[in-house]
Amino acid sequence: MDEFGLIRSLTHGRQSRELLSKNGVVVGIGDDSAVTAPSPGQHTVMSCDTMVQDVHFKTITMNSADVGFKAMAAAVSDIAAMGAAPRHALVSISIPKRLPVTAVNELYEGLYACADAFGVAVIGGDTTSSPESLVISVTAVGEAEPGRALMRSAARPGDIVFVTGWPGCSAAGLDYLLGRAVASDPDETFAQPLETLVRAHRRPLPRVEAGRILLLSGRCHALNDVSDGVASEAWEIAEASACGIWLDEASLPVHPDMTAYAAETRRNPLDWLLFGGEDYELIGTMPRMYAEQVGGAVQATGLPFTVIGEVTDSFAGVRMRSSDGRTETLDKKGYNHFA
Ligand SMILES: Nc1ncnc2c1ncn2[C@@H]1O[C@H](COP(=O)(O)OP(=O)(O)O)[C@@H](O)[C@H]1O
Ligand SMILES: Cc1ncc(C[n+]2csc(CCOP(=O)(O)OP(=O)(O)O)c2C)c(N)n1
Ligand SMILES: [Mg+2]
Ligand SMILES: [Mg+2]
Ligand SMILES: [Mg+2]
Repeated sequence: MDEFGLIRSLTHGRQSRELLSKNGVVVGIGDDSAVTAPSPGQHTVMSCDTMVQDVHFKTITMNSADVGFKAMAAAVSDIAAMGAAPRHALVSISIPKRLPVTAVNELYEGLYACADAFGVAVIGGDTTSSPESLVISVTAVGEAEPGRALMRSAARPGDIVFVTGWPGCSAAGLDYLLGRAVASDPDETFAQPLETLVRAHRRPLPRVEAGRILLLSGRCHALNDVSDGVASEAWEIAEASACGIWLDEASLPVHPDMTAYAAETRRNPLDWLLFGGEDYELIGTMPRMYAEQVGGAVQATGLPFTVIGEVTDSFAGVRMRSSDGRTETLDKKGYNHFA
């Protein structure tokens, strides 16, 4: 098959006409560019994210369908992290010649499963061969109300810091998958606590609904998604906002399944939470007086919302304090591509 046949077999008829027309798709896959109609009065929000074999996944950590799902989820997450609504995606993929077509097909099944779940129309992309590694890059396009996108630079002293979900589970899942070093199998099932952790690593869910609640509440100040660990993302907010962040160790949400796996492997679960990454949860700030109401609206969707610290003007950077009064400056370290 040539790439034209491949593209058609991967994309043709995968999404409903309703989804495409709801997202204002005028020209979709098949021409030189896609054409979309903007929603009246909305601003456009754009981001792209790449996954590279042996950097973001290995055959022992992810199935093909997981790679497609997670590539879409990571791109959509950056739209969610602005409080915006995702609408369109463009997918660039470079495929090793030795990769079976069935694996590429599974990857697209995962990719479209995520796109459909978040109402994202896949409107184009690019396909090439690659000598060795699989590379997939997804450009996500969304919309937000003018002037209301939630930026890293908007934290204010006195704000509380919150996080959604259970960060750290993805890194704990990765730790388990790398440690056992066997090829992944889509039919394999995991017993708890591993099921929670492996799922968090392979199938992260972008927090689109929470992002919209936070933007539309009009109360949220800064927002960021957790791709590189809670400490690293808190540092990004602190630096962009020119302020300091206190994290309260005792309030960090440690999932009981992560606690169980950490106990089994004699590890500190906070290392995964603070420095792990790829959770795609949201971390942000807002005035304390609104946290209960807005946090309650997020929790009503079934997603945990936890106050984990506060913003201060008394230092720069990120520090953690424990209930016994100890304090420490947290390293900025997340995943460093050039370490
Ligand atoms: N190669 C590049 N060229 C231009 N802009 C880039 C490039 N790589 C990253 N950026 C921009 O740098 C900023 C930070 O990127 P990144 O750390 O990847 O953010 P995130 O963790 O949210 O994905 C973003 O605004 C992103 O668009
Ligand atoms: C095989 C393997 N090794 C290590 C990791 C961990 N890892 C790779 S990239 C990354 C950080 C997130 O990726 P990045 O490209 O930095 O995303 P961005 O910050 O742009 O959202 C992490 C934690 C992994 N997922 N798989
Ligand atoms: Mg990025
Ligand atoms: Mg981000
Ligand atoms: Mg990064």
